[in-house]
Amino acid sequence: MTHKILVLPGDGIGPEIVAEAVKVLNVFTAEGNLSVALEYANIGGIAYDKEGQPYPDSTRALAQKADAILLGAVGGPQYDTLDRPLRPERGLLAIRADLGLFANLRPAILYEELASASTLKPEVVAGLDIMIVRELTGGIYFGQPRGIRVLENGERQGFNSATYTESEIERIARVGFETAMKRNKRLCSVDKANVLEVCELWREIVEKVGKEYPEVELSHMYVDNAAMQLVRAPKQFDVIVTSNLFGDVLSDAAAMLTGSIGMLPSASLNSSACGLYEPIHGSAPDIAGQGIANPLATILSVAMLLRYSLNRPELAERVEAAVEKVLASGVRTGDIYTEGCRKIGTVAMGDAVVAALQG
Ligand SMILES: NC(=O)C1=CN([C@@H]2O[C@H](COP(=O)(O)OP(=O)(O)OC[C@H]3O[C@@H](n4cnc5c(N)ncnc54)[C@H](O)[C@@H]3O)[C@@H](O)[C@H]2O)C=CC1
Ligand SMILES: CC(C)CC(=O)C(=O)O
Ligand SMILES: [Mg+2]
Repeated sequence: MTHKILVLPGDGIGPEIVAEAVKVLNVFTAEGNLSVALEYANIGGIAYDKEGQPYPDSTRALAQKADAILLGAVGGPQYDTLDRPLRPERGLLAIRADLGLFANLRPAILYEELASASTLKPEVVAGLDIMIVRELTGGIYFGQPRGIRVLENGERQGFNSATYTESEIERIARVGFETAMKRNKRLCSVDKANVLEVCELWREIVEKVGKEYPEVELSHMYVDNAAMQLVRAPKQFDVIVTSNLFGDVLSDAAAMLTGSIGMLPSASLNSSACGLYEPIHGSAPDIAGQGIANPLATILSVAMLLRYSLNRPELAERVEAAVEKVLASGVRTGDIYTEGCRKIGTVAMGDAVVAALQG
């Protein structure tokens, strides 16, 4: 069976890191182990430049037919002055909403070889393996009304709405509990229920769903404390389930526990097999075009694609083992570099993973 994979390189370092991730898929097809048809399309700023929209109809048509989507990143300072609906980030929100990708899995796993690159002491992060389950199509990123309005006194006011319906909370809570069931049966729901009504409802519904999973030890934590606990004693967490905004912020923080934001992959899923796979980081305009971005988060996103959309866990494990082998060999991109290692660029890192897969 040939799988249709839509590749959306996007902006900034997006094309550089996606090119390395595609090499990994090419290894499996060359071996005769996988049959994929890759199609390329635009999203984000490049899509605005070429087609006038950050999520053009042409991309949408391909996305709706794809078996899986591999995305780089979107955005860049040159687009910050565009009308809001035309901004690259809106293209990313649009494809997530369009495909109903409400469940975003963000694993924060420390590769042993990177213990000294973590912001925490090696003994505090040894064996770190957290799964952040982030709600992706609701909350304050999507709530209406939103905008900037002029008040009676002439002052402008920015406003957004943090909204979740019971069913939106219920379905992401279920993903959280199901994920916990497959792991260590511990789920921490992160909210701000001491202040926000939307979180009060969140907590109530998570509790209700929890009754169906008596084996899972459920805890609740306010997001400010969760941020502190993550950088104090991260191994207390197994699975975290949280809202769109809180998950976005906490996962960037968790990334640094593993050495770099350039290490964290993600899978955005709905209830069908088609998912979207992307690194958790952005388009990194500060290093774009220099050939120094870390492609490992995107390569590890390919592993998630193989596992969740193509149902090829054995190939996913090979990718993860290849990354481990490359790190054990001592090569590093700049973001994960520590003394005694050899610094290499984006392409060399991709080539090293390919060589490890073939070796
Ligand atoms: N999923 C996406 O497409 C996302 C897009 N963005 C957009 O990206 C643009 C830049 O946003 P920032 O806040 O600067 O976040 P960012 O994640 O792009 O960069 C933050 C810092 O991490 C570094 N970094 C990120 N990825 C790296 C990698 N693979 N290797 C080495 N270093 C890496 C960057 O150089 C920068 O110093 C903005 O336009 C933003 O809206 C931001 C986050 C997610
Ligand atoms: C740019 C945002 C739309 C997304 C983001 O920061 C993320 O999903 O991590
Ligand atoms: Mg983010």
